Amino acid sequence: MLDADEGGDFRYADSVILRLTYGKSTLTSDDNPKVVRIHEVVRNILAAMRPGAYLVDRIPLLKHIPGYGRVLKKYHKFELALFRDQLGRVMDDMVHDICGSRRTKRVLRLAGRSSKIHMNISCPMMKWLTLLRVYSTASGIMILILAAACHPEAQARVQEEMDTVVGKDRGEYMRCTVFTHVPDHLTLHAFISEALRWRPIVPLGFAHRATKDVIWRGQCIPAGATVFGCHWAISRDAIAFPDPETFDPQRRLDPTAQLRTDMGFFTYGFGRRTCPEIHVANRSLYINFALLMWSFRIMERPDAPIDVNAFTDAVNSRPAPLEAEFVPRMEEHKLREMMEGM
Ligand code: HEM
Repeated sequence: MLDADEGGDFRYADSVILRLTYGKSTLTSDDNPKVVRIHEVVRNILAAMRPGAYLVDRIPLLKHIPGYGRVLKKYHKFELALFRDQLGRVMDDMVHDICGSRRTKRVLRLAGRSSKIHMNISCPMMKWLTLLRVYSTASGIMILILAAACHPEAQARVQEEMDTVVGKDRGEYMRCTVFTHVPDHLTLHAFISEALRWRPIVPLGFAHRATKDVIWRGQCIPAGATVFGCHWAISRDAIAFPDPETFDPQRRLDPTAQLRTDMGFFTYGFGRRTCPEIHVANRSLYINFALLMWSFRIMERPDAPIDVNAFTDAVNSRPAPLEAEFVPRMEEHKLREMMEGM
């Protein structure tokens, strides 16, 4: 059973992002109080960010009514406490000269006044610490598993390529190949790009605000208006992606089997506010899926059909819990040995 709320894919994403952001990660179990707090923060943010979740989204005047938004303020207080804890830890590491997250230390040093940042978490430089992003990566991994289970022919093509490029007995080779041999894994890339188009991780996109009046095709978008670049609508553009409901990784390849460069990739947004961690996130998805494809055949279970339309209703959407069979592609003991050596 794969359930992003309960399962290890979140633990993996937690661990990668928190290590990058705060240095060491103590997150090993769902019983860990910190994990529970993080999951609660993410649940709150996801609920609050859903467009139209609060009447104030439509009637901004409401924000001036005393007491309105009490729940949101409670959420915010809770998340600030968590961020402060984590940043405090990085600062302690800095004081004691312990190796930790170089990025967070750099941000704190650049700011040159750590204690103020500590108090002023809304500082734009700290935005990238947001934990919601942990879950984008976990959602991406779930979408790739769903796509593989429901499209066995496409999965078989990826594995055929894996076997040609990597071979089944070369676990140690996998570690370096996934990052360095991109041109050799075109089918894999095509699969990932198509899966993220077919089921976008952030279907509505994130909210932007017009800073001045913008005239767009004769329409005025007034200053202050909230604008969404809807990823779902883009993904269903039949001119850019003919027969858009069909999952077809081959559309990503040109007649010479090279990756097409003329196809939009909108998963990480666009323009000035495009995801600053696109490289981390993309590599995370890529290395995870490559290892999964190399190790297992992922199969839909006949007694547990997967509903490809069952997704959570959140700004950052992910498949509903699903059951799939992970059949090792080599003898299990050999697979374990190779994985342990990685
Ligand atoms: C598969 C994983 C991810 C996806 C699909 C994703 C997607 C996005 C999207 C769609 C945006 C909004 C772009 C726009 O407004 O047009 C965004 C912004 C952002 N992302 Fe990611 N992201 C992912 C992973 C991450 C990770 C791992 C981090 C941090 C460690 C991160 C940090 C951020 C930040 C800080 C912004 C805000 C940028 C700004 O407003 O200037 N993202 N991301």
